[in-house]
Amino acid sequence: MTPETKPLVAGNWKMNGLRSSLDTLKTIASGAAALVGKTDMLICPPATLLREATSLCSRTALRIGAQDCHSLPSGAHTGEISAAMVADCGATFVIVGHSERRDFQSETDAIVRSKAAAAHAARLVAIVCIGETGAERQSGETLNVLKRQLAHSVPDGATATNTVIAYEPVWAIGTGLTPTTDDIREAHAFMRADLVSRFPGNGTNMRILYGGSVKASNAAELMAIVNVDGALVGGASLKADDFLAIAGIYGSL
Ligand SMILES: O=C(CO)COP(=O)(O)O
Repeated sequence: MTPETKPLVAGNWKMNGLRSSLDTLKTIASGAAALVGKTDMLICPPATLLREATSLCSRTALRIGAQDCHSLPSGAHTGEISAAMVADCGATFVIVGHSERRDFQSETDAIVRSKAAAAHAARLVAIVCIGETGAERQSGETLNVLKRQLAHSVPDGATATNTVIAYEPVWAIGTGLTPTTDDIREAHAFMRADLVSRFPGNGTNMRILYGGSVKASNAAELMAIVNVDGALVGGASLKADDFLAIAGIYGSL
């Protein structure tokens, strides 16, 4: 079984986590051992914890990723972190284009695409986030938004190995709301068809995660949807028990 045909359950800690949170990471890493071969597991802690996290997890099945990277390899960009720096920490994944960055840091599709390309150049797996706002859903624009974001945020060099798509409806993040099963099925089928047509040979196996209010209570229903290849989990990844419960459900299906 190739890595990309297994589900990926990823946790995005966002701007949460001090060194004391490394205990949570240790617990998650211990739990990951039971899911080897069933589901891949990833935690993306804040940049301040990256190096310690990769050291702690080096002999475990838990992978570590960053939450963002700059598009350039180095230079006069105070406060920024390059993809090469992320890789140098021992991390293997990086999230790019999260809706919070698109919103608060005004990141465009072009910026997101260049960050994903930088991640690829540094041999990192890029998790490219896309998703419609509540207003876009209300006006029936969801699939058009996904088409545009896929076309302009995913670089040409994307493969099933170096890229993961994360569909996160903006209005579902941190709200307890999720789209209906039918709406998620429609969105994921649409993204799959788009990826297959643009990336023949890779689009079929490129993982498409669902994110937005994923919890242990809805994980089974979400994972049962065709073309949902895992989850990007925010709030519920901050507690080891909650995250392990979600990963256990994905690993059992
Ligand atoms: O934004 C998210 C993950 O990147 C989802 O966050 P929640 O799981 O807290 O809704």
